[in-house]
Amino acid sequence: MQKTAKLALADGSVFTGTAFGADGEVHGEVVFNTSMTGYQEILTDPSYCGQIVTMTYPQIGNYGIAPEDIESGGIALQGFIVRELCEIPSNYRSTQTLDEYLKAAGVIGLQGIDTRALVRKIRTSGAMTGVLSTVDLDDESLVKKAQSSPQLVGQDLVSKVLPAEAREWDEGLHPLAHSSSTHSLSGKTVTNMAEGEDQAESNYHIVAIDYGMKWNIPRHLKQLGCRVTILPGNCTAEDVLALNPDGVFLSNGPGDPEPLTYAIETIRNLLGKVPIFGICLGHQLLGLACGCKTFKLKFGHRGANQPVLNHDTKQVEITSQNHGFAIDPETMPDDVEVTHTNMNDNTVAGLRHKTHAAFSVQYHPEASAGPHDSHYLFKQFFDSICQTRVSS
Ligand SMILES: NC(=O)CC[C@H](N)C(=O)O
Repeated sequence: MQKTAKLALADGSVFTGTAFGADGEVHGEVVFNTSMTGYQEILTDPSYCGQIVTMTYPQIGNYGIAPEDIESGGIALQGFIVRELCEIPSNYRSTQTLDEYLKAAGVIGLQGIDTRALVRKIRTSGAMTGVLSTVDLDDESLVKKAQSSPQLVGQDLVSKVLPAEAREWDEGLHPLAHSSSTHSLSGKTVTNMAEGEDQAESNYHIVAIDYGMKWNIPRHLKQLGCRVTILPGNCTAEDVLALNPDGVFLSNGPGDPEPLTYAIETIRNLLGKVPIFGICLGHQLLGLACGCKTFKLKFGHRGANQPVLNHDTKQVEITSQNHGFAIDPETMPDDVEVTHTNMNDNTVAGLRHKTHAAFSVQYHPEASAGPHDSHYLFKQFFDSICQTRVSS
């Protein structure tokens, strides 16, 4: 039997649809993702902690759930909204349906609402808090709860998703990621060097600081032929330097970067001592450690086709993104420069320190899911590690 679920927003609107996944009630910031595929990677990306995610693509669940496609140990997002849930997936790799997956994970799903109307609301008014419920179906009560639920700004959400302890990472890219590295363009075979070729085993050691890291990132780092050690996001610079790393990676992660003073302090104490590469939250934290400020975007960038201009090559990369905050270019000190710009709204999409080996991007070069245009950034990090070793 079909069960009703409701989403209420802080602006007073209520969307009524059908429940799937688990029963219950959650609150969070309501955001949307425009990717046509990759719902499993989105569900397991810890950066969505504290958020209720709506997919704009109208049918979700059509290729089921494949265990190899998870990006972390579980689902950190609060709730999941789709226009139409596909109940009969077609995929030889699938082991269960999206509905079964969310039920087992205790995550509430809502389907059958006008997701276009919801997205237009968020685009017009900005991201807002909401309540998703299968247990309280009283509109007035739900709206009150949505209005009194906490804002994302100012919260430390990293502490909810960071790993409990350090560990070594040994897994490289999945064979399917390799097979897509060579493709035919107008009859001509094109190979993305950064993903098509494995580096030979090196004796370089990368420490990846995990603020809620997607697993395709350490897979890429491992593919460079490096030893990869993961440290929890609350580690100190002393913890990192005690491992004598050749490079430090700063991961993605959820929420507002500014309250994460412990992480900013660690990065500040590493700058200039070891090459640094940051992605998404890692980019924002590197910017903050260099003296920049961040601000909250109106509704964020979440999707797999965000165009980014690379200032060095003058080429546009199509990128995968998931962020609600950005670096304020007005606050950028003289020793930091912008390397990439988001072409949709001209926000900062990449930065580099002018004197220290440290750079970062606001988007996701590891893709998963998304285009592979930016894989070269892992190679760029590897090159900066090699150069630093040679010159020291
Ligand atoms: N994917 C991420 O690392 C997200 C970064 C940050 N939490 C933001 O929303 O801007």
